[in-house]
Amino acid sequence: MPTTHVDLPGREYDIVVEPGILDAAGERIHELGLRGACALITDDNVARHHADKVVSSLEMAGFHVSTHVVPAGEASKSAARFEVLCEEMAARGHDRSSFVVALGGGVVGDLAGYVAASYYRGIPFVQIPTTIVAQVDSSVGGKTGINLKQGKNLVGAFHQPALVLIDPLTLRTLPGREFREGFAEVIKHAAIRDAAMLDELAAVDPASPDVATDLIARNVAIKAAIVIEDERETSGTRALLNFGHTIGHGIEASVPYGEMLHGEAISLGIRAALFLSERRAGLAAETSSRVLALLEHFQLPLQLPETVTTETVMSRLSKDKKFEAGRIRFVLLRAAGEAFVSSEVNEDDLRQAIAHLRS
Ligand SMILES: NC(=O)c1ccc[n+]([C@@H]2O[C@H](COP(=O)([O-])OP(=O)(O)OC[C@H]3O[C@@H](n4cnc5c(N)ncnc54)[C@H](O)[C@@H]3O)[C@@H](O)[C@H]2O)c1
Ligand SMILES: O=C(O)C(=O)C[C@@H](O)[C@H](O)[C@H](O)COP(=O)(O)O
Ligand SMILES: [Zn+2]
Repeated sequence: MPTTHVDLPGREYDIVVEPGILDAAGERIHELGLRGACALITDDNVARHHADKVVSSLEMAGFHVSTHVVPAGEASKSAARFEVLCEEMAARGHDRSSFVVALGGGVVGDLAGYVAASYYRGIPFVQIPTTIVAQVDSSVGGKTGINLKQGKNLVGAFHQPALVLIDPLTLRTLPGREFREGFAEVIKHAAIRDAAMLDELAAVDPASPDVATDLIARNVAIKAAIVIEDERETSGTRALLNFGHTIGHGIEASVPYGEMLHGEAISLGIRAALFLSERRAGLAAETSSRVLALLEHFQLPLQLPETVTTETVMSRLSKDKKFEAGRIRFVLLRAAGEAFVSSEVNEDDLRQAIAHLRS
């Protein structure tokens, strides 16, 4: 079964994609050499479906496990929830020999990863992602963090996992809306790095949770290659993974957290980025139409809700980490599979792109 190795000096790890691997989680983690106690962090939906299996597997491998369940949804990616988790772990006696297991979607992964990055100034963590977003994207690469009311992911740390275990069978319990939103990140990967995948995605059934292991592994490989090249988003390569995210994050943070799912906001952000790519990078209208048709295929939103004002989105996106000295580094496409970072996008362009989402 496909394993991708993330070869970062001193922080290398494997990403294993294998149906049924949940049952072997304890054994795989034991093989890493971890011997301390485990803090399993999950949310209440995922706990219901998958926590027992993971806890049994960890205990069978000899680990002492404390389980920490947060409310499902984006609102849990908060400083308040971070504090509760750290205090629970301290109360359960976890120390620097302990490790964290993040079992859940991107919310649990980002939050638990940030706890692991911070607790006792950093302990190891293992990602066991259970949504499409988390399996193809958030579990890989070590971006961890929480939101502020001013914007998404504004507090966080780079902290690479020690191992990522992806069990595609966990997707069978994911509700339809949460399943489909994940394809925004898959379409993003195809748009920036894999033009052939754009054609193949039209054949994926948005109603079937049985996603091909190879499709997940291919997305993991795209993300891992970019992370290996530019772990901390300094050279610009990793910024390409932010295609659709500048305006997308602005929109996601313009409504109460959780009202719009991450992938839904990114769908809108991709539409806005395609609009700007046609105007600023000569992207063929036919390529834009192909990407938009795919977003529609997965029933992702393409229209901004009427209640969201351009000014609120502009205010939220002004906190984007790609703003430097008042200039935004904006990811554009020049062709399918070919993305680049532009410094030519100005405030007026951003307003026009947001307005376009009302058309
Ligand atoms: N760190 C990164 O590189 C990165 C990349 C992409 C997204 N993200 C972050 O990820 C978050 C979005 O992640 P998400 O879309 O996975 O949302 P999520 O974690 O909120 O999961 C979506 C919903 O599905 C439920 N769920 C998860 N797995 C399930 C399963 N197998 N069965 C039943 N229910 C299940 C959850 O309880 C939740 O209600 C955002 O905060 C986004 O910013 C981070
Ligand atoms: O891993 C990355 O790098 C990404 O940009 C992946 C994105 O899908 C993800 O949403 C990420 O959390 C956004 O990062 P941010 O630095 O813009 O907060
Ligand atoms: Zn994303």
